[in-house]
Amino acid sequence: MIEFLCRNKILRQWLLPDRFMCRGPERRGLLTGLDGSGKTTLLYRWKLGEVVTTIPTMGFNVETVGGDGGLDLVLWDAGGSPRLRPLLRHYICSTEYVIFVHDASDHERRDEQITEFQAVAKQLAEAGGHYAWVIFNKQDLLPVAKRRRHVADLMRRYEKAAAKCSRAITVKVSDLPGLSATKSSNADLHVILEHVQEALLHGPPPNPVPMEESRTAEKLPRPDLDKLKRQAQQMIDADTLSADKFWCLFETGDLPAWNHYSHLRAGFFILVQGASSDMTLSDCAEKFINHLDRLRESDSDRFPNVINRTLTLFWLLQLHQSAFKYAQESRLNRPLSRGDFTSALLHAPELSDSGLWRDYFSKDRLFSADARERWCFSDLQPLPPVSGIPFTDASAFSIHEDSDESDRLVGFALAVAQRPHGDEEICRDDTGHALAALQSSIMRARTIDKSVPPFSETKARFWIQFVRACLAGVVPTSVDSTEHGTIRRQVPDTELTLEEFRDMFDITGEEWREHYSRVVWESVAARVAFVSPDLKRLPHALVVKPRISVGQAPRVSPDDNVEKRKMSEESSSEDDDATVVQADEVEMPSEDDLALMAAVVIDEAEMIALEETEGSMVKGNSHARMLLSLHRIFAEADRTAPAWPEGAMAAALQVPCPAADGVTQRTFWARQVLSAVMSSDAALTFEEFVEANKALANEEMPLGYYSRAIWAGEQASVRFIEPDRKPLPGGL
Ligand SMILES: Nc1nc2c(ncn2[C@@H]2O[C@H](COP(=O)(O)OP(=O)(O)OP(=O)(O)O)[C@@H](O)[C@H]2O)c(=O)[nH]1
Ligand SMILES: [Mg+2]
Repeated sequence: MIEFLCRNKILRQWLLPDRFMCRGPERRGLLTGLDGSGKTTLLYRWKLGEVVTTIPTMGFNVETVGGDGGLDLVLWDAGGSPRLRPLLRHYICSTEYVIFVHDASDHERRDEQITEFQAVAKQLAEAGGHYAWVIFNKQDLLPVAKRRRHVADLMRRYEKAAAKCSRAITVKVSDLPGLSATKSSNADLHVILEHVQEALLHGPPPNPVPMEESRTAEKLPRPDLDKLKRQAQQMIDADTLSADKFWCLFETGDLPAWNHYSHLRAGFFILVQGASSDMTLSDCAEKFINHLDRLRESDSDRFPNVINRTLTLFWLLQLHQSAFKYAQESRLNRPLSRGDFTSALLHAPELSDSGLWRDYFSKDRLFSADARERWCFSDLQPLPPVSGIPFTDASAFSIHEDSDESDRLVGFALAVAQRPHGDEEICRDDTGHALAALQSSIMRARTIDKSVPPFSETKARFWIQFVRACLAGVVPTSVDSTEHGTIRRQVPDTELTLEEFRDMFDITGEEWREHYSRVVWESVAARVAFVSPDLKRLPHALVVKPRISVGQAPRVSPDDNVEKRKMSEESSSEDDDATVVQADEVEMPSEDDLALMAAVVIDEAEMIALEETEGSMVKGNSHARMLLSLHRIFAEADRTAPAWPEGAMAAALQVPCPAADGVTQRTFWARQVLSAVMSSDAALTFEEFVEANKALANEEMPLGYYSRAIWAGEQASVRFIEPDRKPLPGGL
């Protein structure tokens, strides 16, 4: 999983921590505890007074709670999953207090929770925080008779653990009987906040010690900037190789000198090259490392250094950030190229200090076996955030801090909808992963720029659904059945850019207004969990049904598709959920079933014929009656007449259909019967005709051609709509 995170550009951006957390005088605290202990549920009980549906938090939620005349508490709710826990320390540096949520019902992880608490308390003390509360949640899941004893036991264990914590922090183990984020009353839950407020009001003022200051012992004095600038200039002056020559010699391992400067230059070039093929930073690092490995194998005297993944990525990150700053401050409106290396270096002369890593990593950390093997986070101060893509056109990046909200969300949804579905695991849970990545990315963006709107599960899901609905008609899809159900795979080479997509479907970003009122759309409840639309149901994603293989899915013009989208919105499916509506499975009847259906049609046709001769025609319509009428029209028409078959077709279109009746339905059945008539012997009786074309007796036949939503939609009744599943038979 961690690999997935590291390879995920959006998530990785978030994973690389930023400095924001070390700023600001806010009295902020951290809600922490293992995954699933109920932090997010608690946060929103405090914020909204309601139990919300949560998903595991991948980044952070942050809310101001507690108001009501008391202190405003800015609470950060950090995801507690194992892979996210190591990141906490980057964010704890300006935290004044921690509320540690222990899941009292999780007996298996009791000790793990206590150990985690100790680690958090230690970090809090190092960061200059003052208070840690421990609260025992989910007590409603404990047997009532054992509750008190169990909680008392937990309290004892925590008090023992707290005794070992630094004296710099006060640990308060709270005895709140029966505490439950889902069941306790608002007033009971509020007591926790009151305790925190009181302690903060009467306790020492906020005085967070930035992490780097708390570890100064490990730091060495830094060279001054002028000296570094001179150093950078000297390196540049000594360099006589053109960009092409340098690259060529780097590739062959024949560089005259392999020193810090050549490392920087090669790294910069790799970033430039990587950007043109949309590589992530870790991809670039991997490429760099592989190449250095090859060089070392061929000439270990010349390239003696053992590979250190963390160090390589650290330098690429520094280069990337410096280049970004250079591009921004020099107002370059173009992607960076190799030729920009020297200017970027002079702009960020600190890069010429080969010991720059000492500001971020302790020696022990950076040269550990772990850090050589895989990426390790810095232990002295957070690394700079990846805040821009200076080597490439920023608009190509789907999540960009400057883009407006709908751009960001539509771009995100498009990426999700178009994601190649090679990996079954991702297929099964693609929206979950993607939402988590989006949430993290937005949280990161918000720590830098508060004007970025917060993550909203409803908005994200709405746009995914909307984009899928748009794409379903124009993008050919193959569908495979696996033990986990149906997997839709988009046929390759159909990727639309955001711009093309917007143009094709005329997306304004305001489409949500048809479905949601602003109050609901912008509500906090809609942020934390999906909220159904209050105005109009969501568009359905029309999915090619499993039986149709790749290439059979008809390409539909954008206009048609917009039409289909409208229709599917109007369809009357009961499904109100935001999840993609799967193709309605239409099982083709067996031969026996078809024979039975045919027999029923034939029987009924005989009855109709009898009624006609007796003049006792019964009112109403039926499938048999429709087939009989259509057969008569086509069978009795003169096939040699110049008007054939248009004249007969015009008459056939007057025949009403029994269930859904409209232009599409009438055309469909007329064309089916016409096609069958034309491929059968003209002399057949209706009975023989039905026997020879039993499929026509199946009233569900249209669903082999049309999605149910389209077939039953309002638009289909007013004009003919081409099928979205497979083409109609020829014949006209
Ligand atoms: N019965 C019961 N369920 C609870 C309680 N608190 C939370 N839950 C449920 O536990 C699950 C996890 O809750 P979250 O609030 O998402 O947990 P979290 O600590 O934020 O988890 P991460 O974000 O993964 O760290 C959800 O299904 C909640 O509804 C509680 O007091 N009692
Ligand atoms: Mg959570």
